[in-house]
Amino acid sequence: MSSLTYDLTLAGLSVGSAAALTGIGLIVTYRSTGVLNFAHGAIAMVCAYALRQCVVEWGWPLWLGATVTLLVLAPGLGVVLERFVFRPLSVLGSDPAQTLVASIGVFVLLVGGAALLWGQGARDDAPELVPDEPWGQLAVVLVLAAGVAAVVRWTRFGRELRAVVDDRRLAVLGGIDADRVAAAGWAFGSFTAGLTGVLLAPYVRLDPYGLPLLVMEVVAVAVAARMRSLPVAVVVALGIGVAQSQLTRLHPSGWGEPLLQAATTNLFVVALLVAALVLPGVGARDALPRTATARVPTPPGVWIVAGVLFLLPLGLAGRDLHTSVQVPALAVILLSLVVVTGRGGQISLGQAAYAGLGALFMALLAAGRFPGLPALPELAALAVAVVLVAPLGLLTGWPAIGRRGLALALATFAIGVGVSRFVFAQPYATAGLSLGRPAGFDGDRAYYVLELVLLAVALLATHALRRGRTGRALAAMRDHEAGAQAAGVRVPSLKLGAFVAGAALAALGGGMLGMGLRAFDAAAYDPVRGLLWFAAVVVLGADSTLGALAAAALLVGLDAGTRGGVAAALIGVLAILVGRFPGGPYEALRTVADRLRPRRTPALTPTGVRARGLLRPAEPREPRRAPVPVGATATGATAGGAPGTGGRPPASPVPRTPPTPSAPLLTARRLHARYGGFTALDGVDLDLSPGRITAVVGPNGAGKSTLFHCLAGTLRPARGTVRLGGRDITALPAHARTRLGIARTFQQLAVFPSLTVAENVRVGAEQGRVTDRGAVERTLRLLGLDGPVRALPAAGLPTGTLRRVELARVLAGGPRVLLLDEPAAGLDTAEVAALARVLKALAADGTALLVVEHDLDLVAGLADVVHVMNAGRIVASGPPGRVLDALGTGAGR
Ligand SMILES: Nc1ncnc2c1ncn2[C@@H]1O[C@H](COP(=O)(O)OP(=O)(O)OP(=O)(O)O)[C@@H](O)[C@H]1O
Repeated sequence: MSSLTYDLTLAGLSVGSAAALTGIGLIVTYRSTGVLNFAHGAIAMVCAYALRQCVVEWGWPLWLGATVTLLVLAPGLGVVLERFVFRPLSVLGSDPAQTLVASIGVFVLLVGGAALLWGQGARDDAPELVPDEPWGQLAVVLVLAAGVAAVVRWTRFGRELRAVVDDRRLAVLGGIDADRVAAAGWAFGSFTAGLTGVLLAPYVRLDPYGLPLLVMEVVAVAVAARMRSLPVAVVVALGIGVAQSQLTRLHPSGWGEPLLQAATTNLFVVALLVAALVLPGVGARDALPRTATARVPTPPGVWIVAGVLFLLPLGLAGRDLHTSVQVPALAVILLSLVVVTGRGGQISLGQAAYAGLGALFMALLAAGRFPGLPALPELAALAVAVVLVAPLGLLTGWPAIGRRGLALALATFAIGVGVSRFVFAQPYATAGLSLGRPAGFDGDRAYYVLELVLLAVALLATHALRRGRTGRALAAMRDHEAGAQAAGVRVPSLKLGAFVAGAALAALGGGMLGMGLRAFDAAAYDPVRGLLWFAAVVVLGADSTLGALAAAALLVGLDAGTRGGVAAALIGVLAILVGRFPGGPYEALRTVADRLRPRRTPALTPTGVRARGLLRPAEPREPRRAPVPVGATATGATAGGAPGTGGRPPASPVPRTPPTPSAPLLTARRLHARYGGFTALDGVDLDLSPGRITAVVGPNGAGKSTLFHCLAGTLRPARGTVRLGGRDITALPAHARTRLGIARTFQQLAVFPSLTVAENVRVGAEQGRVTDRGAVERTLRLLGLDGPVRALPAAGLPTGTLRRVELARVLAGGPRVLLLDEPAAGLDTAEVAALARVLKALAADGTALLVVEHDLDLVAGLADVVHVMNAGRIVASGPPGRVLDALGTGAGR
């Protein structure tokens, strides 16, 4: 082996060991607590600073500083985080994504705290703990990995850890102290973070922003190991480390040279992109915490105050005015997060990349350096930059189609880091770039006025996206993605649209920020800022435009008026607390204010209901009546009146002539479905005819839900066909089937909690085939939802009411086929009887109904034909009396 190869291998092993340490720490924390610790790099940075403080500033011996840092501070930090941040969240049973926001909050807090304590400048005098050769580090990594593996495999603690990882609740019921397991996981994870920090600090820039990011870039190692296998993490880390080191020998030439060089020196970032975008996502089922996105109506007076506050800087001068110029620009960037995250419910940690690309493209366009375009005046350059960056929103929009929660967070973070490393940090893209302001707006005051105009445009655009049909569809997607799809919302295109609009807004804000600074400054669009901006918007009310304006003013104002880092620290604390206050900061304030006030009966307004956190007063205040007035108001078949006459609402919002009952409308032939190697459906045939109610019954695990999913389009059968009126729809996704007239309800209620009852129903009407404006009103009347309850947010309404809301939403789309998955679940006897009346009336009106139901009495009284399923097959069919009697249930009689 040549000595160069050997030396490079050693250097690579050194880097790889540090990456392996990070991987081990991330995996252990994730396995023991279910949290992907975004703060891992920040803990590493704090420990590196702490060791430097002990040894360099206070003159302690290295061994003492290292002992205190690694054996006291680092694990202590982990235990404190577990006890005071993550344990309360798990006790509250919060959404896993809430822990993601909290861990980003810890990241931001530690970065801000470090900037406050030690300043923002880089240090190059971090003490060296192990000599600059890899063997020591490698030995540490291998011993740690082997030790962890041995503990997990052979000790009682290891067994407990595995039990907690498999099923925390079951483990607790079995007498395992899950908190102790989690605390140990956090302590060990933080120890490895600290070790990584002190090992890396002497060889890289030690600063509050750089080191945490560097450590988090290697998260790919843990993802590649599926957050599970320590040996895989170690091998991948060492492999990438050595490969990156060896690649430095390459000296490519030609046009691709700078990019290739960037790739070879940033192989961990390349791995991060591959791991986050190509490998199957980790934690892909988590969604954004809904509590953080609840909508709170803004009193108009608040907008006037905000307007006045935004005009105030016009009275400032000098440095203060110059600083204020950043506020409207940042506000526009944060508005992009309101659209993507607040309204659309999509986590985006990469908005800083779009903001930076906006500024960069604008600078290139204005300088005439953009390929194929002449030099443009600044405002035109800004407009073109926005248009060019908007489609790049697909970079994060595309992964969002198949990813949620943690997986989406990682994908968008990876793209933010990738753009930062491969574009912003590369001299070929940014060298010698300056940014001017438009003619006539050179002075800070004039420029601020221009920014206010652009901010107003951005606010109008955001407002338009959050209102009306698009806004309702976005909120529906955020609240319940499967429900939105079932209501006919084109979820994939809506996600792409949200990310494209978000990228355009971020680019506009980024360009404004660049003009304000009169330069393209890559540090202003650092991925760490992306995390800070995300946390700021989430804690100040993700779905609130006013929250975005406040966040921008807070971030700029605090950093300008105090030592850098205060704003980040404050946002970090708020992000950590956000999960404890369901409903967000305004709810928290209202709750506190409410506790201080003497108790009174709340007014029946959405605000009153929400302010008290009492989301159940609707039921007593609704007039006591049969929930569904359908028995008296159905179609001619049940009530003798023609639809829509005599003041009686029609049973279905779309009047139509019932087709011949005999011709099946929806047919399934030889359906086979598998989960892995398990056959859940084994050649099922089914016909649903107009005007008939078909029921499917059977024991648990018989395959009823699987059949239902194949018909609704949420599961693609392995074999067989589904046809609607002769058209093969087997390959059509759920929303497309809805638009053809197949509607479904869910076993677990699918309503959109942040929308009002009427808005829920409107979503169903406007996404489907129906354009009939009266459909919403008729359906609300039909299901007894046209009283005061129509204006209440769905969140917290009683189950019986919500079942009616869901059914109303489905009916408002005018379905021809209605698939109901356990529609009686959670209803009392009176509500079940009322539901039966509605369903019979719908059938009488010509709808084809399928009911999957455990309540055999309901089936007996409702169905025209019953199919019994067992082990993936239909084993008996016929009229309910005969089939249910044959089953010996007695329900048929
Ligand atoms: N996502 C999945 N992955 C693996 N197996 C699954 C999955 N979903 C269902 N199964 C299995 O397929 C079989 C059929 O399940 P299915 O939910 O369709 O039954 P079911 O009749 O609806 O039962 P239940 O009445 O309990 O809902 C069961 O053995 C179930 O364990």
